Amino acid sequence: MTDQERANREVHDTDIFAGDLPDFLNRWVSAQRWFPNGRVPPALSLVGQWTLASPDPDVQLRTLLVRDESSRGTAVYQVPISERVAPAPHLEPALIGVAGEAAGAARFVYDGTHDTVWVTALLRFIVERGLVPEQFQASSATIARGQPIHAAHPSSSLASRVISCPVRSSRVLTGEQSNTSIICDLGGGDRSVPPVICKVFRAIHHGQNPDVVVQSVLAQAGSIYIPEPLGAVAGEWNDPGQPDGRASGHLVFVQEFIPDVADAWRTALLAAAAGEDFSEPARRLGHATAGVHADLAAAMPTLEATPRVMVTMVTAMLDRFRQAAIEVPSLLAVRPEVERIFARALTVPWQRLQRIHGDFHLGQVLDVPGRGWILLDFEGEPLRAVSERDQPDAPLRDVAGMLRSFDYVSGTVTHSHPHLDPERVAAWALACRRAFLQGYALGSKPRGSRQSMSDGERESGDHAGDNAGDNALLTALELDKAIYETVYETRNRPDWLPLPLAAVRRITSTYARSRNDHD
Ligand SMILES: Nc1ncnc2c1ncn2[C@@H]1O[C@H](COP(=O)(O)OP(=O)(O)O)[C@@H](O)[C@H]1O
Ligand SMILES: O=P(O)(O)O[C@H]1O[C@H](CO)[C@@H](O[C@H]2O[C@H](CO)[C@@H](O)[C@H](O)[C@H]2O)[C@H](O)[C@H]1O
Repeated sequence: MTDQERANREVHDTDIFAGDLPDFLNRWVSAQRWFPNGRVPPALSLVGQWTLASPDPDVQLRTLLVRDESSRGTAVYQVPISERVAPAPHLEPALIGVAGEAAGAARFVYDGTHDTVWVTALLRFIVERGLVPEQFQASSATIARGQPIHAAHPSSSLASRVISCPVRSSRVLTGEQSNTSIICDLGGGDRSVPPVICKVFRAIHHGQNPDVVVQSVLAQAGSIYIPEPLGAVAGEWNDPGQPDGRASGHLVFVQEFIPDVADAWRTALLAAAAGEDFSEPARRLGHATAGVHADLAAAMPTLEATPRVMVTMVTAMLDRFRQAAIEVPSLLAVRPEVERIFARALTVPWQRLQRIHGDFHLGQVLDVPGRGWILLDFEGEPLRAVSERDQPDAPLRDVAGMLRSFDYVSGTVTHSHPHLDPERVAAWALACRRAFLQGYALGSKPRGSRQSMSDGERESGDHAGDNAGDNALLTALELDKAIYETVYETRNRPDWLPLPLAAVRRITSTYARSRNDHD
């Protein structure tokens, strides 16, 4: 019998989750940041579960898949559990509840993401291609598969190097909302094995996770612009909402964790406040963005931007604007200009559509000393339907996202440092914008004629970025992103709403002025 088979059998024999789920689980879930219906106590039902082989006979490891029957939503949530026969004082803050006390066989149930034993077993499951087959009861017809991701050179890939490495320590990152991320230090201080970050998806969905798919493709293309992926867990579970009653999707993603580097949102804020020029990193970032786009266009399906495709995309932008105006009524004041700017995008040629980052901003990129820019989190915009996120899109959407982010830096710094001259801060952002566009244009040249940044930096003038800067599609995409941001801020950070609203007004009034000049 394999370790995995033994784990499955033991969990089945002593299943404290076999009947109704215990109340303490409902209470605990309702208090978690990733659970949306915070105030209403959920009525969780078990959809399924997958087990991990535990190295310790007194610890059982499983992950519950639960659905909240009290809400109309159909979301399924993952709850990794570490179940112990004795209390573990070091896990006290992660205690979910105690079961079976009355029967004299107490089980201490902990949040598995906080237990290094669960994390160790998870990594092993992935690198050893673990498989949890359908088992123990019909209602838990859940399948989980460990899938190592191999980069261009499988023998040196992270999954191969991690295979014999112990987990020295693990800790859960705080501050996130939708996933739980665990950082693990591996090996005996061996520097060839970096720490890894395990992203446990809390709300799981039918369909492949864009972050896993895109980063796997980039790793296989040998991209230097992403953390090295280690692997994923893919699953299948019962879902009455699907035509065949089954859903499948990613449950966990693990990749190299790059320690001690602040994301570019923080470094850019500091630079802008100090009046330090940021155009050199911005130019390199544009170049890196173009490199990622080139790899994605070569490795994943692309779509010609026919008039029909263009109209569909512009119609979607108009729909988003109309929806946004319901939540942010002040947008209605600029409706005619918004409609014209979107319509004007149809008058220029577009590049082929392709896979892109999808939610590109300074908080998603790290400038790593000695390595350069690294892009994170290819999951796409959180407010966008998951089914839309894996469709080919305009690569300029990522460019627009980053340009909006430079503007956010300027707006934030102006607001938080009232003594600074707003025009100087705006000039800082404009320099970033120009440099980013130059780097992007330089990196987008066809292979062969594409220059390295050092060549490019010496040679490139403003012209490289100006084409993109004038592009009617880029303006439309910046406006589309600013409109998205008005909704995002209204829902999440209402104090920030003036920032994207000001951008919407600026983009529309600049357009209106330029029309008047031409008339
Ligand atoms: N591979 C990585 N290396 C270094 N930092 C990372 C890595 N992946 C994510 N981060 C950082 O960890 C934090 C959490 O990331 P993530 O799990 O993607 O959650 P979220 O979707 O909430 O941003 C972010 O601040 C991000 O910058
Ligand atoms: O949570 P995600 O990182 O996936 O992205 C969402 O949240 C972002 C805010 O953290 C939001 O980005 C907006 O604010 C940023 C500054 O905090 C700014 O750099 C971006 O330009 C601005 O869009 C992002 O839009 C949203 O999807």
